[in-house]
Amino acid sequence: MNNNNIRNFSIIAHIDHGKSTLADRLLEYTGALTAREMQSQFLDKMDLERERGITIKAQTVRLNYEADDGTVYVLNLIDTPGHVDFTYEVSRSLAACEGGLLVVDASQGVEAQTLANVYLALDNDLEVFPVLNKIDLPAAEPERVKQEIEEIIGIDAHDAVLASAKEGIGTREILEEIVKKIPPPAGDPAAPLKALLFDSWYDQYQGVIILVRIFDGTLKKGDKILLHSTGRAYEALKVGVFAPSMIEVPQLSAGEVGFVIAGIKEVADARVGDTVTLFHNRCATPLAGFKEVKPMVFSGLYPIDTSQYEQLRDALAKLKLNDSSFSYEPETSVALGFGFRCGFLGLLHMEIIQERLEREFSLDLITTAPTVVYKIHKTDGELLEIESASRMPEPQYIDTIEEPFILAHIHVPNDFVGGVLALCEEKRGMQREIKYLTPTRVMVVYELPLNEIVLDFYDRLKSLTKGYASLDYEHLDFRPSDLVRMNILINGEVVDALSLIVHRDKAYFRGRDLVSKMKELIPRQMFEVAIQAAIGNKVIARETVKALRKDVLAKCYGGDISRKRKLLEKQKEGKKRMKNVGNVELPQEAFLAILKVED
Ligand SMILES: Nc1nc2c(ncn2[C@@H]2O[C@H](COP(=O)(O)OP(=O)(O)OP(=O)(O)O)[C@@H](O)[C@H]2O)c(=O)[nH]1
Repeated sequence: MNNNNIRNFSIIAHIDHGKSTLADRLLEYTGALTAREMQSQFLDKMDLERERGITIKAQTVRLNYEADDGTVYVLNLIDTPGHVDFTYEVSRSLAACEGGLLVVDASQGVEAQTLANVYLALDNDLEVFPVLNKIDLPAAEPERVKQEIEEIIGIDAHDAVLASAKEGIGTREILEEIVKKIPPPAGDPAAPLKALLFDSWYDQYQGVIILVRIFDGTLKKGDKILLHSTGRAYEALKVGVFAPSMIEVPQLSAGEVGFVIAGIKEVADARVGDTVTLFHNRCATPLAGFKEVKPMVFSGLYPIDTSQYEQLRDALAKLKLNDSSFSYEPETSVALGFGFRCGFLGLLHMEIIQERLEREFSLDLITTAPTVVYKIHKTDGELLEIESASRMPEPQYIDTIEEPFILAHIHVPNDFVGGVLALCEEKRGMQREIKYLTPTRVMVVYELPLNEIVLDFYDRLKSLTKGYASLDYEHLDFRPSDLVRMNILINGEVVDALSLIVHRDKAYFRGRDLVSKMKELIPRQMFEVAIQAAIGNKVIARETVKALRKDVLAKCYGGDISRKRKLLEKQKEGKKRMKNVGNVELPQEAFLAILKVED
C-alpha cells in the first residue's frame, strides 16, 4: 500500500465531549457501519462501558474515505481511553498515530483532561487540530471556546471545524481536515520489522489479540515474531485489520495498523508499549517507552458468603487474563475471612473491576476502603511496602514511613476557586500554581498525598464546584510523612478490615467522625455495640449503638399484607450485604464509612 494514502489518527477529548459519538459518525459516513449497526456506539464495546459512557479499552478501526481530491484514503482511527487512570494506554495509542483531532465541547470549553491529553499528543509530535463539537446546543459558544483553545493550549483554532456529532454536522469537513492536515506515515517496508504494541486483550475464542502499529518492515501471516520485553517468540497465526469487523490481510507493512493473533496465552505477556520484531531479522533498537504500569490503589475484596471464595478466585483470574494492570493476592482477615487484596491503577479502575465481579460473575462482595502503597523503613533496616493498614508493624519497629504524592491539575470556574483551595489545604496539599487560563477559568496545581485523594477528594471536589471542576493527576514520588495506624474496635475487638493509616494530625478528628458515622450505619442489634477508634492502646473516640429488638412489622398493625411482605423483602435485601464480625452484624457501608467522613 502507498503510504501517502494512509492517515493514522486519534480523537482526543475530555470525558463526555463526544468522542465516541463522533467516531460513530466517521464510521457511518465512510460506510464502515450502517445506521442500524450504529444503533449503539460501536467503539465502546463492553456493556459496562456503554452504561457508564466511558471508554476503557482502546479499539481501532480502518476506514476508507474518498476525498475531494478523488483519492481513496485509508484512515486508521485509533481510539484512546479517556480517564486519568489509563494515561499510559492513552500515550501508547497516541504514539501509534501522526495526528489527533482535538474534540472540545463548544458549550463547555477546555477541561483538565483535554489539556492532559493534548500535551500527551504534542509530546508524541502529533499534528493536532481542533474540532468544536455540540454546536447544535443553544449554550454553544464557539468563538469563546476557540479563543480558549488558542490561549490555553496554544494551537491555532481560528478555522476549527464546527461540528455536531449528534446531528452529523461537519463530518465531511473533519474527514477532509484529516487528509489535508495529518502527515502520512513514514517508514521503510524493507527494513527489519519494528512495530509498537499499543493494545492487547483476551478473546475467549482467539486468545490474546494484539494491536500493532508498524513503523518499519513488514509483518506477514506465518512470521515468527518476537516481543522485545519478554524475549519470547510466537508464530503470527492471523494478521488483519478491524474494518470494523475483523478481516484477515496477507501482510501489514510500514505505516499500517492492524491486529495479530499469535497464540499468546495471557495479556500479561503482551504488554502495551512493547516492541514487536521478527525473530530471524530483529530491529537494531526497540521503540522507546515501554513501561510497567503499577497498581497504585488497593482494596480488599471478600465474598459475603464464604462458599463463594473459589468462585471469586476464578473470576479474578479471568479478569486478570484481560487486564495486566490489575493485580490480586490472597489475604486473610480475622473479621472477613478469606479474600483478596487487589491492586488497581486508580479509583475508576477499581470501581470497574468491582462492578464486573458482581455483575458478570454474580458474586456478592464486601469491599474495604481503598488504600495506597506505603514504604516503611523499619528500625532494623528492612524496607517494607504495604498496601493494607493491618500489615503495618507496631510503632516501635518503624523508623520512617513514606507515602505516594501526586501532582493534581484542577480546572475550575473562578467562583469556586476559594472552595477548591480550602479543600486542597485540608487534604494536606502543597500549592504549586494558580493560573488564570481565561478571565473566568482557573487552573489550580497542587501536590497532594494520594492517600487523601483515594478517600473522598473527587466527590467533594465535584459537589463543591457543582460538577464544574475537572481533575487530572500524575504520580510524583514517595515522601516521608507522620502516619499512624488507627484501629477500629467493635465490642472491644479490633476489626482488622477497618484499620486505616492516617496522618497523625488528623487522627483525632478522623477517629471521632468515623465512629459517629459508623454508629449511624450499624443497625441496632439484640445487645449493645460499642464502637471505638484507637491508636495503639489509646482509645481516641467511642460511640454506642443501643440494644433493640428490631421488629420491622410493628408499624403495620397487622393490616395490609402486601405492605408487610414488602417490608420483609426489604429487610431481606438489607441483610444480603451484612457480614458477621464476632457476633455483630456489620453492613457493607460500615466498611466504607471512612469515605463518607467529612473532615
Ligand atoms: N447535543 C449534542 N450532544 C452530543 C453531541 N455529541 C455527543 N453528544 C452527547 O454527549 C454525551 C457524551 O458523548 P460521548 O460520545 O459518549 O462522549 P465521549 O467523549 O466518547 O465520552 P468517553 O467515552 O467517556 O470519553 C452523549 O450523551 C452524547 O449523546 C453533539 O454534537 N451535540
